[in-house]
Amino acid sequence: MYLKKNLTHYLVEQQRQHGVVTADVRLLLETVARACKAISHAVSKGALGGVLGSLESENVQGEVQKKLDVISNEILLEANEWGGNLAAMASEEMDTLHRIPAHFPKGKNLLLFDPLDGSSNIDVNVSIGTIFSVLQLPEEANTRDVQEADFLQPGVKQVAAGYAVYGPQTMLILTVGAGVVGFTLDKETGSWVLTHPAIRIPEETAEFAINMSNQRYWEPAIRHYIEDCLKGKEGPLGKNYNMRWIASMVADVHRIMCRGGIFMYPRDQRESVRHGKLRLMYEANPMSFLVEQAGGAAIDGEQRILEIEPNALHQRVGVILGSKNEVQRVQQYHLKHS
Ligand SMILES: O=P(O)(O)OC[C@H]1O[C@](O)(COP(=O)(O)O)[C@@H](O)[C@@H]1O
Ligand SMILES: [Mg+2]
Ligand SMILES: [Mg+2]
Repeated sequence: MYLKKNLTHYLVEQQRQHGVVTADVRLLLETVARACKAISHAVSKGALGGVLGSLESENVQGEVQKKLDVISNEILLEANEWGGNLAAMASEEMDTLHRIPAHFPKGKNLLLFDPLDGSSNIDVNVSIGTIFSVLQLPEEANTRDVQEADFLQPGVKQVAAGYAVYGPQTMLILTVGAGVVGFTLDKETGSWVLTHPAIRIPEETAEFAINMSNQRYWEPAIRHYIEDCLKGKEGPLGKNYNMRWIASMVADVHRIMCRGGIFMYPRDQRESVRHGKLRLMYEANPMSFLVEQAGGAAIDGEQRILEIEPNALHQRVGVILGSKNEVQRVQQYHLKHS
């Protein structure tokens, strides 16, 4: 075989042989992947391309926008506007939904994204990424303008989700509800080559990821769990834990996809993090779909994230995800403390 199996082969196979992807979702995912390629290119230019640093502006959540947050958002909008497979888009970087302009054909899908995840790592050349989620437009919205409420569907309704990680290699990790696969960008040919045909997260782990500097704000369950982890082999959990915190969710989750682990950004006592820091629609739902499809688990503390009924586009949520048995263990700590 002269041509390596790539994203197009994989998606066509999923459409024709397994019937899990519709033609329009297939084309949409190809377009998102093309946009991620352009973002990867911009990211890799760094200071040479003048893309580092912050802007004067703030996003809807009051966070200062980095140049690359805005560039990535614009690349995704531009790539997806004219494809004909979308009714509207929503992004962490935009106040409200972005309808497909009237002069472009309108499709039946909704695309949500965190265009650039790990913004604090952009200027220090540490891995960052793009996270995306695909939903279907509810039937009743076919005859009227798309509204924000059309996006407010629980994560179980996602038809596809994925992320691109811009690290030592650029990779695209994808689920269409039939397991998780990974592609590596071959920068010479521009092809997303299928390099990880069946990603599985080990059920057991002894590696946790949490921002320890927030310890004093945590809820008792998380405090208690981490205390027990730190007691090591002699403690109640009977093993020595390792810790990692990259501060790019994409990179932390990618490590878990590769070798297992547990990632936590719990709700805490700070006013801004009372309901969690990460965003349900752009971060938690797509990552939870991927993690579950790879055999892991994802909860907000007590509840499965994918079953949360959203009430706002920019809603935040506590996130605990990764190796199944460890996530269940943390859930037990929550139940004990509730
Ligand atoms: O700086 P903190 O509080 O540790 O937060 C890190 C977390 O915030 C995020 O950077 C939020 O994402 P954005 O960069 O898209 O806002 C996550 O990727 C990461 O897990
Ligand atoms: Mg993010
Ligand atoms: Mg972001």
